[in-house]
Amino acid sequence: MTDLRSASGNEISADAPVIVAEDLGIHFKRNRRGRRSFKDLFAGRSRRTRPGEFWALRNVSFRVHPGEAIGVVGRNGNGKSTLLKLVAGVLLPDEGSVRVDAGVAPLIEITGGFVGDLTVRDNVYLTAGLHGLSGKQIDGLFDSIIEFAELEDVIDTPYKHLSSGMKVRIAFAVVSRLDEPILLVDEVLAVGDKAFREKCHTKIRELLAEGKTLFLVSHNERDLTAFCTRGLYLNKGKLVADGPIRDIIKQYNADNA
Ligand SMILES: Nc1ncnc2c1ncn2[C@@H]1O[C@H](COP(=O)(O)OP(=O)(O)OP(=O)(O)O)[C@@H](O)[C@H]1O
Repeated sequence: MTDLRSASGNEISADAPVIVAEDLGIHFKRNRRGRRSFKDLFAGRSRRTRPGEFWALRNVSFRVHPGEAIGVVGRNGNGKSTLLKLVAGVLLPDEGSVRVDAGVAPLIEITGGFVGDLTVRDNVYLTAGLHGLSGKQIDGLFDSIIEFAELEDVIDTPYKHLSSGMKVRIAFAVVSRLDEPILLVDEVLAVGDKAFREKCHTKIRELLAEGKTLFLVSHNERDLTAFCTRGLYLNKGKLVADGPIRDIIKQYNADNA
């Protein structure tokens, strides 16, 4: 639990934050093929040179300590997945910074990290290998991963031929066994069937009991209150509230009643 190391290799105390986001900002360009309105011709230079650009997140700052379980809430398109991708290092910020002082196991997109043309078996080895597990370690975990996912019959099937629920099963089974200190889960659990969701919930509880840090994006209040103690509320790319999860959900519901 205290065996955390910063990027420079120094040991950091259990009390030091594992994630520090400072003034984080990222902008995207809507695909408008550069079309400009007549009004834009009279707007400022930056508006004319960057048609369709918008900030998906801006001025977002927070710190996360080891073992915290954080629920990220907000309406569709308000920046939740983007925030997780920045923490995972899949996206880089245009402004500010995010420092992550521990390994991250991301379950942020159903197909994220998995290669469609490779078989289930090869994807297990690829994903676990990219997270630093040796071939021998993966050999030792392989059966339990397949058993958890209940995908014994499709081990040699290309990943792209699985149903979306099956894709989530294998992704969760692998990612939850990576033993990384930080787990990022983005809505994907909603895709699994009821029995599998319950299995995932039990696994997430186990990981939290081991002291892992959790970031959960969900529109499901029950999941948010079951796992998370703290909430981040994103509204139009701004972090409008950061506090106990029940207060955050109350505020979010009041704003969107
Ligand atoms: N790669 C990208 N290029 C352009 N725009 C993007 C990209 N990724 C996300 N966006 C846009 O950024 C905004 C935030 O998207 P994001 O996926 O973070 O929202 P979200 O809060 O997770 O939504 P949801 O609840 O629907 O999953 C949206 O307007 C989305 O269309």
